[in-house]
Amino acid sequence: MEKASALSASTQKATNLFQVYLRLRPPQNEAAASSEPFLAVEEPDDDITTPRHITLNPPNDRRRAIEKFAFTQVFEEDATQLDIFHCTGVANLVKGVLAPCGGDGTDALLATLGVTGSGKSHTILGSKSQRGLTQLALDVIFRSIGQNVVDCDAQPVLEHSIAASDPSEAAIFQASTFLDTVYADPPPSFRASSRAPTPMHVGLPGTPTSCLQGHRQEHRGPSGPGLALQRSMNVRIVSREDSVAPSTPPSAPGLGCRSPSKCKASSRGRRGNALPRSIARGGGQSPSGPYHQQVRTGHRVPQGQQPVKHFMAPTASIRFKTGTKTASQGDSIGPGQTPSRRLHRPSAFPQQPDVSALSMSCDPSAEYAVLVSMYEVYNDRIFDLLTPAVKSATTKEYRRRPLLFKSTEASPDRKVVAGLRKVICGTLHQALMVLEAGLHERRVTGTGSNSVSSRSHGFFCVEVKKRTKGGSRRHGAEAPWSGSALTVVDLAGSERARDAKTAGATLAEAGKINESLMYLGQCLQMQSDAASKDKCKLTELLFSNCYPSPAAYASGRYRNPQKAVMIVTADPHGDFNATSQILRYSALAREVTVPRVPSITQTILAAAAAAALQAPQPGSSPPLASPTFSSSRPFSPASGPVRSPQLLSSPNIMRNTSPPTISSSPPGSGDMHRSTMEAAALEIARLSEEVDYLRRAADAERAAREEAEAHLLSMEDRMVELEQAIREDCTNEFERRLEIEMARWRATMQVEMERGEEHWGRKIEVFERSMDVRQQQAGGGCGSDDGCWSGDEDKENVLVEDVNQENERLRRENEALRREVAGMSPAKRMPLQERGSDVGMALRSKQPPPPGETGSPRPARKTRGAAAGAAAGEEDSLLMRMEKLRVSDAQASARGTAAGGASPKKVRKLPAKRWNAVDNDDDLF
Ligand SMILES: Nc1ncnc2c1ncn2[C@@H]1O[C@H](COP(=O)(O)OP(=O)(O)OP(=O)(O)O)[C@@H](O)[C@H]1O
Repeated sequence: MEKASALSASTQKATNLFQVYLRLRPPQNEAAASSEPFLAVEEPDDDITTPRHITLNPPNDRRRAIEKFAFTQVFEEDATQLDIFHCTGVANLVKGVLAPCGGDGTDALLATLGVTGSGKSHTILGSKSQRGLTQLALDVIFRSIGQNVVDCDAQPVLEHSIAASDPSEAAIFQASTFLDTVYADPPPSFRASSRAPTPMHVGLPGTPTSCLQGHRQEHRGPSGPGLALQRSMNVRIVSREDSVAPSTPPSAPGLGCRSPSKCKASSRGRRGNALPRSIARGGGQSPSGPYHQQVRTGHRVPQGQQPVKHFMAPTASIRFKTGTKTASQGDSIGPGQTPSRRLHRPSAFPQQPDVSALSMSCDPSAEYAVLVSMYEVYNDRIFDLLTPAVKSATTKEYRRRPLLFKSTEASPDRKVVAGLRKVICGTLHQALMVLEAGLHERRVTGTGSNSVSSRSHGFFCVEVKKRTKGGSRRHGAEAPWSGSALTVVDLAGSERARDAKTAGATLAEAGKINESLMYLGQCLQMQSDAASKDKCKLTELLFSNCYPSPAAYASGRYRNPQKAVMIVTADPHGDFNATSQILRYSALAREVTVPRVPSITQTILAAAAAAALQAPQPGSSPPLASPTFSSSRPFSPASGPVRSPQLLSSPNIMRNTSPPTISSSPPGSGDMHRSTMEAAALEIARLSEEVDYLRRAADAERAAREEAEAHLLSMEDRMVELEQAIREDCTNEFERRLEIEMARWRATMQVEMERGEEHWGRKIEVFERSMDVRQQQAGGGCGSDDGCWSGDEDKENVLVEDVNQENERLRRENEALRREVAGMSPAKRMPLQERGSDVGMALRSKQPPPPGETGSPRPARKTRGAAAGAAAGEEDSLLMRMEKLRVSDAQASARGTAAGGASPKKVRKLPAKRWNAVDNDDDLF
């Protein structure tokens, strides 16, 4: 193999935002322990004491390139949690956050990255018996702050001042209040112990192993079959799985647990509840091999007995939350049901490793408040882990509202996750309880690669706020809160669909996880390129505040750049392809060495040379020199060197592409046979290398296709979610508008009804009054004075009205008659005049004589001519006709009354007395 050029510290970028450490995990089981690891730690150089380089050897295909990676430090399989804590400088991160020398402090980020099942959660969150870096960091924080921590229980006003100073529009709670809503008190017999974020090894039912014994102790010795065997015996058996209260502590006699309930409920609920799909269905080959299959499926359970349920089987609440996955299993919770959210209070947390000896100093002039918040990035959206899901009005499902990562009014210069729930913790125990509650909400599921695989990127934030003590006394006002935060990130693991045996929603999740990790890898490789950070939510969250924004400079609110530590975890016996991909993303430097592979040509030529040496012939050419291929140059069908797209994609690559130097001599001119053989051999070699090239290209294409398919699936899933959200919004909007319209309609209806009632009220009133009038008319009197008065008045009104109408009618008749009279010829008038002369005379005789005249008509009047006589006659005739009409009208009304067809009004309207009175009225005419 060609000598690899050395990786030196100078190859690291000066501008690295992250210190990148590599931790190798011990083999999971005996089979893994006996296999050849594909990762080898390089011995450290003389001048440094810790290993920094690792070599990636392709396991099967020895013609693949050998890659070498450089990290800040490499931790071997036997490294303990405490080793990692000390050597990765977590204590320094905490110190920066506490800012013992004053000032705002420095934000810190501690993250784990790796293939699924490689030990990220184990490193950062610990196990049932071992604390992770998060718990250790929290311990150091609370120890260092000591008495300077504020007591919000004693001074509730502090809660308001902290809330007022928070720039992220957060909902701030005291720990005691928050924990009371989350945890139920355990029954007296219940003794839940600490959580177990990563699953312990699970053994067979009946194996007499104590929970506590079952935990693998941290070891420093080399790993090997013996260790693996010992580990495989470390089992944790649980009879029931659900750690969600209320539930009685399960009894598991004979299972060997000192406290079965401890085993059950102490585990990290969510992580301890998912089950591989195949296993949940009661079958399927466990990818971890027959050992795990036996364990998980309970094959050794005697027939007729219920197999002991795996403690990672989904709980009711988990099934509900991961509805997509479990829907196919037909046992998801119905939409109407409410998952119980009350957890059992863990009674104890792991105490190891102990960091009591380590304590940072804090700012003695300051008082501190510690705020804990948790969220996850799932399918590129941010969800609060401390805020309960709310029931959707339309789908009746419990859903969380995604939060935004944005600049707020109070934080224009840097982005924050807005609207989180934050809990003020006064003690380490409270902070651990909050952590426990948040982890319970995190999305995990069982895959072929990890039975409790994180399906989201988990963020755990510890904000350390501080302010000068007694500020109010000195300045008359409260000193403002400032501070920094330590963010611990447990990234979801990358996985290959084929290995993880995922499908449907879980595959889509994996696609999204892989995609976000790919972007993260790009950002890690281009650490100084601020522009590349906005590719996805994860990179935004991790990198946005690494670079001070122009707004921060402008406002003068410049903060120290965040310090970041990335711990890459890798399983040397795990998935080669996924691991190499992660190492390429994360390593500080990388070197690729193309191995020399003895080709067919070489083999043939070597054989020919050997034969020539053994049997030299006189006159023949000198024997062929031994071929010295200094490099097996990758073949390109066109020309020039082969460049694998995968290899070229990394800017950190340091490739050995030196051209080959083939120093073999041409075959002897006289030996045609050898020449032909050589030509054939060269052709075979060329073809073989071409095949190699094509195989690599096909591999790359396949990987790209898988990635694209996963991306497509995740997009489809996103679309479905979006569609659902939009439908929900539309329905809500529709319901809101409908409600408004209904309210408007009801108001209008009310008004109309009131109007109608009023109208009918009036009608009834009129009707009643008219009925009263009639009754009074019929009765001819009344009992009371008032009644008589109003009755008389009504009667009078009616009569006046009737008379007016009658007058009107008569006027019209009169007019008609006048017109008739005016239109008559003198010939026609005569008979009428004659006929009515007597009546006319009688009427005229009633009129008073003109002044100065006697009662008898003077003879002079008679002689005034025919015109005057005719006029008088006409008048008489008119009067007669009117009299006739009056009579006929009276007869008609009498007839109408007799027949019952005339209105009672008319009967009443034409009393003879009134008519007679009108008769004498000259004005009527
Ligand atoms: N260094 C270690 N020592 C002992 N056990 C380990 C170690 N690292 C991992 N394990 C065990 O391996 C299993 C898987 O580890 P873990 O859950 O931490 O993986 P992960 O990388 O977080 O996976 P995922 O990304 O799928 O969540 C767990 O049972 C864990 O206890």
